[in-house]
Amino acid sequence: MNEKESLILQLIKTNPFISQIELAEKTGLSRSAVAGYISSLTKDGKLLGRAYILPNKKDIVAIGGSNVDRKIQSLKTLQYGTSNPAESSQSCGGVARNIAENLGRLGCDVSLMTVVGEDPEGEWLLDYTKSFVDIRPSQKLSDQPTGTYTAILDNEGEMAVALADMSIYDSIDQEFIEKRWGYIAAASMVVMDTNFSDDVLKQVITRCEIENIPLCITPVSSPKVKKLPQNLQGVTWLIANKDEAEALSEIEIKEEGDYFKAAERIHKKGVEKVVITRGDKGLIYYTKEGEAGAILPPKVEVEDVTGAGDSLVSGIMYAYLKGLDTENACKIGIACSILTLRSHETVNPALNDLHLQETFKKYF
Ligand SMILES: Nc1ncnc2c1ncn2[C@@H]1O[C@H](COP(=O)(O)OP(=O)(O)OP(=O)(O)O)[C@@H](O)[C@H]1O
Ligand SMILES: O=c1[nH]cc([C@@H]2O[C@H](CO)[C@@H](O)[C@H]2O)c(=O)[nH]1
Repeated sequence: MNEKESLILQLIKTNPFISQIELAEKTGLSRSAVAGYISSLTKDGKLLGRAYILPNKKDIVAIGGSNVDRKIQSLKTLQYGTSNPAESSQSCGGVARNIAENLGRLGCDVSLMTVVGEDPEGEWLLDYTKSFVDIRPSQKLSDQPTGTYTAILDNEGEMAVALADMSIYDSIDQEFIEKRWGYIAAASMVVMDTNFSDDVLKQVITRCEIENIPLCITPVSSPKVKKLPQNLQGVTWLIANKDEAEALSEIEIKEEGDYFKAAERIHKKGVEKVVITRGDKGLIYYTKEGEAGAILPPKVEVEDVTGAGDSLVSGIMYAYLKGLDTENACKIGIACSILTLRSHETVNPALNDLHLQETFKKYF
C-alpha cells in the first residue's frame, strides 16, 4: 500500500462518513484520483464497501445538562449580608452528565446527549466525560457558553443557594433530538433531566411512550420541574426531591403522609414508579404495582451534598437494569448516594460496582 492509500484509509477509519471531496481536500489529490485509490483499495479487500452505520446497542442514554460546577463552601456558620471566609472548588457537573458518568463508572454502556459551548470549559467537560461515556450524541455550539452551576455551601456541606447560568439549553430544539433518535431507539433505558425546553421534554416523553422505551425523568430544580407536561403517560420512573415533588404535585409536604399523597398525584399523571427523596431521611417510593414504602439511609459524615440526588438516580437505574425490584433498587440508590456524600466531587471518582456492592451490603 502506498503513502496516499494509507492516508486515505486512516481518514476513512476516523470518519467513515467522509466524502470523496473532503478526502481530496485533506490529501491534496483531485476527486477523481481519490475515486481511483478507493476503487483499488476496494479491489484489494482493504475497504469492504460503503454502508449505513447503526448506533451500538446501549444500556442507557442520558439526555440533558453538562455544566461546570463551582462550589464555594463557608468555613464557619454562614452569615448573610457579609463576607464569609470560604474554600472553592470546581468539578464536572450537569445532572444528565453526572448520571452518565456514575453509570459509566459502574460498568454500564452509556451515552450522553448534551450540549456545551465551543470554549475551554466545554472542551474540558467532554474530554473528561468521554473516558466513561460515549459522547457521540453530544454537540459543541459555537454561539453559546457552556452552562455553569455555582453553589454556596454551608460549613456542613449543605447547599444554601445555587445559581444556574444555562441559557445554552434553550437553543436545543426538537430537530436536535430527532436527528439523534437512533441513539435513543437503540437504548434499553433513557434518563432525562429537565434542563432542555418544555417542547423537547414533551417530545421525548411522547415518543418513548409510543416506541415503548423505558424512561426515567429526574428534575433538576423546582423552577425547572414546571417545564414537564401535565400528561406524564410513558414515564417509567420519576425521581424528585421534596421541593420538586411539591412543585409537580401541587401538594405542600408537611408530614410523612403528604409524601405519599404527592407521589400518588404524580402517579396519576401517568408515572409508573415515583420516588421522592428527602435528604438525611432517605426516600419514599410508590408504584403502579401497589408497592409503597420509606427507606432510611444510615448516618454518614457529609463532605458535600452536591450530586447526591444524581448518584441516587444512577444507583436505582443500575439496579433496575439488573432486574432488582423497586425496594432493592432504591436501597442500591441510597448506597450510591452515600458514596457521593463522602466525596467533594459531584461524582465520586472512587465509584465502581464492587465499591457500590460493598456499601450496599454494609448498610442494608
Ligand atoms: N445528610 C444525608 N445523610 C444521608 N443521606 C443523605 C443525606 N443527604 C442526602 N442523602 C441521600 O441522598 C439522596 C438525595 O438527597 P436529596 O433528597 O437532598 O436530593 P437532591 O436535593 O436531589 O440532592 P442534590 O441536589 O444535593 O444532588 C437521599 O435520598 C439520601 O439517600
Ligand atoms: O438547573 C440546573 N441546576 C443544577 C444542575 C446540576 O445539578 C447537579 C447537582 O445535582 C450539579 O452538577 C449541577 O450542575 C443542572 O443540571 N441544572
